[in-house]
Amino acid sequence: MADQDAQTPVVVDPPALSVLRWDESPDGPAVVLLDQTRLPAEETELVCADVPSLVRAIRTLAVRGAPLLGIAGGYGVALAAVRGEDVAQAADLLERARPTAVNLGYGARRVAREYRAAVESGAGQEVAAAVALAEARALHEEDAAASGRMAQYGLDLLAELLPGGGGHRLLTHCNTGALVSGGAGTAFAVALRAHREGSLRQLWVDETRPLLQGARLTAYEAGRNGMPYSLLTDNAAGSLFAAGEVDAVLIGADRIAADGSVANKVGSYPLAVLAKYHHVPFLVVAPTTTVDLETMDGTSIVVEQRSATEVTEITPKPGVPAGGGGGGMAVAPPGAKAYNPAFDITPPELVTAIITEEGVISPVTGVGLAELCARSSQVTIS
Ligand SMILES: CSC[C@H]1O[C@H](OP(=O)(O)O)[C@H](O)[C@@H]1O
Repeated sequence: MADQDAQTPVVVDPPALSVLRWDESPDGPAVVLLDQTRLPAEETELVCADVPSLVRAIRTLAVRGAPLLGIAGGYGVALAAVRGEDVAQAADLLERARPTAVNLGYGARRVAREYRAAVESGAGQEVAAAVALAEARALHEEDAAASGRMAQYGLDLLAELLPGGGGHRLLTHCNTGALVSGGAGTAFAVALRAHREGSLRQLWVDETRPLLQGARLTAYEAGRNGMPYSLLTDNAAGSLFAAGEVDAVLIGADRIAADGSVANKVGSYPLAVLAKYHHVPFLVVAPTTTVDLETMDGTSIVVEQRSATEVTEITPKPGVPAGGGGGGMAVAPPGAKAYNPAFDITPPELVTAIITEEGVISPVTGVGLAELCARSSQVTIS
């Protein structure tokens, strides 16, 4: 039942996306973002010249995705430092903007720590601010390198798990490409590497209700890269497994607890159950900055609850997010209540392997995670 309309896999090299950059304009420093709420219809930039505007961009998912949130958190603290503002307060505001992705707090706290160390060592404000900015850039570059290493580890694991020829049929959920990363992404980067190496037969893209990161963003990235993809409603995934059309599931993560529990976009847990039932590998791809060894298990992970209007409305046009500041188009009766967790938790026993930039662990055990993180060059922040 492979998609009859599957695009012929043609490897292209699209222009790199400028997802997030530091900008020093005559008007002053700013974090400049590709506004993801307007994709795929419009590629527009959002200039965040202060921390409150960056916090709003994070809350509205103009910038999103765990690794990129970490990078944004780091640059946000550097922005406060360069503006001579309270760096500790900026780190706290940024970390609290979205609670589940551990990377956001990690990036903010890491840059704040370097700034504080510089001040405590006697550096003046300007030098300390430069140190903060340098640390934010280092975090950005480390994430780009991590993305490339995860892609290769993932490609090698797919070859091991799926030895037959003919290419892999991979299912992804949400968006885990360049739009969440300093590089090509996490789970999507594995699928993209497979495509470039000629081993991607089909990419199944879950639309990912309610904010449609799959339909709007992953389809956009897959199309840009000439990948053979088909979009599906989240509800259709089960029938794909039943038809034997899925060789492996590739997802990202927002927080991985010490026991290997994985917080990821809502809808990940049902895919893990389907994968288990149909004996399909369920692979999590995430940098070690997403592993939180201080959170013991999935029950301790805070799952972000978002507004009901994201479920009861749909966005009528780019830039008017469903559930945003009004303007969405109602699909439910006025006043309808809605359950809208942004993430769910997959227990370790449903995870085939976790692929990080430091290697792969399977079966997923706390010891394996701690060992991987010990190898990581990522500094740990208490
Ligand atoms: C690999 S990080 C991408 C991760 O972030 C997404 O969440 P959101 O779009 O709400 O930031 C989703 O959980 C993805 O797996």
